[in-house]
Amino acid sequence: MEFVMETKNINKYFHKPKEFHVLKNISFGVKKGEFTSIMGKSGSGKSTLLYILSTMDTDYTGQLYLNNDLVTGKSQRELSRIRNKNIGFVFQFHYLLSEFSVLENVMLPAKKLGEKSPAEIERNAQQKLDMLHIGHLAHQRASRISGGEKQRVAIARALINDPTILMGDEPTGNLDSQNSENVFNIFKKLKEEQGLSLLVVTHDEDFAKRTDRIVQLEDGEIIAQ
Ligand SMILES: Nc1ncnc2c1ncn2[C@@H]1O[C@H](COP(=O)(O)OP(=O)(O)OP(=O)(O)O)[C@@H](O)[C@H]1O
Repeated sequence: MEFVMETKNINKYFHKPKEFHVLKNISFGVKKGEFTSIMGKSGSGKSTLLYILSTMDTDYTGQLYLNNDLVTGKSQRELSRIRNKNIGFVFQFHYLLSEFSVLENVMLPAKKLGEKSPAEIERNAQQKLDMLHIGHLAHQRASRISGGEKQRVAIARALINDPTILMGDEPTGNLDSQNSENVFNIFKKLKEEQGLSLLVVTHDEDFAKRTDRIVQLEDGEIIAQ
């Protein structure tokens, strides 16, 4: 089976304030074009897991594969490149640079990757914004747009390098129900029309129920998927 992301027996411990086994034998995969949600009570290990899956945290045992490539053990420099190229990330908070324009914010990860010309990056960024129906905001300062619009800009930014997987940590956590619905519909459309794989940590049961699959975490263990 083709997995865009797969883990084998991931275990993680925190050593302070005391020894704590936070993730226990986590093995699962996300297939191409699959929309998966991760649910679990506060403290069950969701953010810790997502941090590992997004290659930011390397302090664990077990294996992480992205596009069938073993990622575990690679250098920080390699990881930074793999992350930038393959993973789009949407957080609860948008983390836009408020003094920059919407378009500049979206362009940033592509500039960092440095594979395309500035003109091409700008075209792609405008296209992502158009796709999310916020193309008219391209030259607005990021501080001047609404919360729902900011989250859509953050999604455009996450998509700029055409990642194989989009990961979200409570991407609708700060939004009202209408904007949450918009974000869900955007994710669904990306899956259906572009075959994008999505992995989203959420507390929102209505959101999770409408995804393809729910991975349930309890005390650092997958109890159902
Ligand atoms: N840096 C750390 N050092 C020690 N313990 C930690 C650290 N980070 C998290 N923990 C503990 O690990 C457990 C899992 O935390 P994590 O943030 O992954 O949970 P979560 O499921 O994402 O919770 P929430 O839904 O509240 O965000 C919690 O008991 C937390 O207190």
